[in-house]
Amino acid sequence: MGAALRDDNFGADTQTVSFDAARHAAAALARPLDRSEDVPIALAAGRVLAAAIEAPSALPPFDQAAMDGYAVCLSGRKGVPVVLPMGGRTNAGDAPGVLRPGTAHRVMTGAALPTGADAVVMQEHVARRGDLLHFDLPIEPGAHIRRSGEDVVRGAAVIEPGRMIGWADIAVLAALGVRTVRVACPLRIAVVTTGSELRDGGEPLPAGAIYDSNGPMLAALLAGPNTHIVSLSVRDEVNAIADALQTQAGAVDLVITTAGMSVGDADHVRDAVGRAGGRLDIVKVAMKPGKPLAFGMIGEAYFAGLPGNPQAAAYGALAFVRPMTRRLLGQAPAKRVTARTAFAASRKPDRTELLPVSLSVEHGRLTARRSGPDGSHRMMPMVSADAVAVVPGASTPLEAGTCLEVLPFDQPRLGG
Ligand SMILES: Nc1nc2c(c(=O)[nH]1)N[C@H]1C(S)=C(S)[C@@H](COP(=O)(O)OP(=O)(O)OC[C@H]3O[C@@H](n4cnc5c(N)ncnc54)[C@H](O)[C@@H]3O)O[C@H]1N2
Ligand code: MOO
Repeated sequence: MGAALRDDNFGADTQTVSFDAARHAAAALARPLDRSEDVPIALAAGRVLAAAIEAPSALPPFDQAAMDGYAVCLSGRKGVPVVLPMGGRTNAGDAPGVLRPGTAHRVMTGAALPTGADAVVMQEHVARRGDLLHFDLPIEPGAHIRRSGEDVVRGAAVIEPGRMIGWADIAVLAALGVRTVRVACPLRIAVVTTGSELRDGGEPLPAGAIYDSNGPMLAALLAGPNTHIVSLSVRDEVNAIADALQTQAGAVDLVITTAGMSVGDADHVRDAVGRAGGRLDIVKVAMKPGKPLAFGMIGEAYFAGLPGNPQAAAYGALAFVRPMTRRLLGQAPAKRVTARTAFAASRKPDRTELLPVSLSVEHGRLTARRSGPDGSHRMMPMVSADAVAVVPGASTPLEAGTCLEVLPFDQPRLGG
């Protein structure tokens, strides 16, 4: 008889690495792809900037009136109430006028400040009597003037490479007259589900077969402006899987498989990676769910082999594949999100547990509540969750009120 069988198969073994070590290894494996393209700014939202943008001009581009009112010249005098005649006008869009000494110059918000003016008075503080303007308040030098360059200095780096472009970035780019930006090319990803039991929706289901849910799930989890995803499904046959891996590895940047990772008779993905000429850097991770998880390279393509159970596949994608895709695109790692647990849980010293949680703000703090019963084959706990909580291994149970890292299902921007 060999070694005693363990029901969870999580005993110490030299191939198994810790969750944290596997995360580091996945991030270290991925190198930025450095493939970029120019896109019009209208299509740039959500793309990752590939080259720094230096401001071609200042913002505001010239000194401007910040209010509808009157530009005046105090020239060192105390800004006491005064009476001045009207002397000219500059509307927004006009070339700057000239303030004639001893007059007030009508200006509209956004108008170029007339030459010689050093303050703008809101029209609410001016009474117009005939041709004369009565200024009823002390006037502050520099009041209501937007200075050229106070928002953006010409030549300044306004957006750093690696940043995901958002609507605010597009506003600045548009204001600067920038029409196109250089962004990282979308990652080409192949999602290959393996399993002779799998059928696509709409196909008849013979006894024992199931519909493929991992394929559509991962395609949706990874979908976005920075990815082009192809999906295919392969039966549990080692050469068929190896062929698919080899073909896809020649065509995409990242090949992801699901299932066929464990110890069953029909689990062929690791062998297939070898037959496709690939290598695996990590073959098992001390985590639940998702222990039978591997990653490495097949030719020039990165490879991630996720387990078949839907929660194991999803959390493997959140914990390992998403950080890899960020790095391949040249992004910084996502900011760590933490939440206070509103639940207690048992745990084991030698593995990290990933638990689906719903997030809410309670008493001013992000709080994680357990979602659904145990079982990585279940999908409904993910439907009612917003994130997965990372529960580190320990010999003591997890207490309610513990602060834990959570991996949000939808990535918040948070500066990344
Ligand atoms: N004797 C052992 N059995 C198992 C172990 C173990 O350590 N010893 N580990 C268990 C764990 S944990 C997991 S996770 C699974 C992982 O197995 P595989 O990656 O080999 O996946 P399969 O066995 O092929 O499938 C598992 C499960 O998932 C369903 N599945 C697969 N693909 C899809 C898909 N595209 N859409 C929906 N559902 C899918 C599949 O039908 C199975 O029910 O192994 C345990 N067993
Ligand atoms: O732990 Mo497996 O990874 O349940 O699904």
